[in-house]
Amino acid sequence: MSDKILLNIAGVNKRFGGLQALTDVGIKIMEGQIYGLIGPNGAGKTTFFNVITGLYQPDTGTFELAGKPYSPSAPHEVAKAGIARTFQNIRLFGEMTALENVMVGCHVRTHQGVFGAVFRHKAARQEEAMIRRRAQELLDFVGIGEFAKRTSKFLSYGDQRRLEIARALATDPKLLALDEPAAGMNATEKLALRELLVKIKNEGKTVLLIEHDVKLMMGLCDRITVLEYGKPIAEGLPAEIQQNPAVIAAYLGTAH
Ligand SMILES: Nc1ncnc2c1ncn2[C@@H]1O[C@H](COP(=O)(O)OP(=O)(O)OP(=O)(O)O)[C@@H](O)[C@H]1O
Repeated sequence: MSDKILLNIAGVNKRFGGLQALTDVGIKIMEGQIYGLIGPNGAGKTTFFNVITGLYQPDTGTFELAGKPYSPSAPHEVAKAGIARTFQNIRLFGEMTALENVMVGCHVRTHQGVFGAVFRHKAARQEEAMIRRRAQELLDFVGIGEFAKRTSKFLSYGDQRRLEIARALATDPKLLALDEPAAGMNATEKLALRELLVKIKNEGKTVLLIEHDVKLMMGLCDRITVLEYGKPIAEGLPAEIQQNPAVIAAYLGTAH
């Protein structure tokens, strides 16, 4: 882990009509960290995620990635800035193969435009071959290389989640943002996911994740922020978070 700040967000407020969904929320993630965002249902985790990744417009807030201000005004701008994300509900191109899904992610970073693709210039063909190789590498990396040609909707649930991560990695992001990657997974799949996230971290990537499985988060994250009713109530090492009276009260006060 380095001592460089990768993502620095401060003063985010977001209101939906009469509901103040986020109040002065900030986050500081160092390069190479696995950073967790937790909190009871309705705490504002997804809203904050959606703001960071350009899906919701914040009312206020400052946003910096790798020392440069970025504007979370639209998802494609955020992707260009270097943040890739997955969603709570799997969003793959179900009719495409696993390989094709990852190739779509790779295209975010390629140079040949529509003209090149249509006329199949030599450069475009070479780039296509390179993308294919890179996509296969990523499938191998997340552990589903053997299913490259399988239509993605026929993959198991856990493998679809892996495929989403491979597709996000294909954009070569500075930050990988995962929204509840373990949702719906059984214990074996969760264990495998944990191993994959450690592997991603060991490759030098920085990861931000929202997850309901607090036990998984405690064992995995370098630091954690806890939200309750749209406000940050604690930030720190997992061991500190676990002992924090406000966090314990927030969780005991809900169905968790
Ligand atoms: N598009 C929206 N319009 C209006 N209210 C919204 C919208 N999105 C979220 N909210 C409200 O904002 C609050 C925070 O919701 P959010 O989904 O961010 O919480 P969460 O911590 O992600 O919850 P969960 O763990 O259940 O996914 C909730 O009261 C929710 O009803």
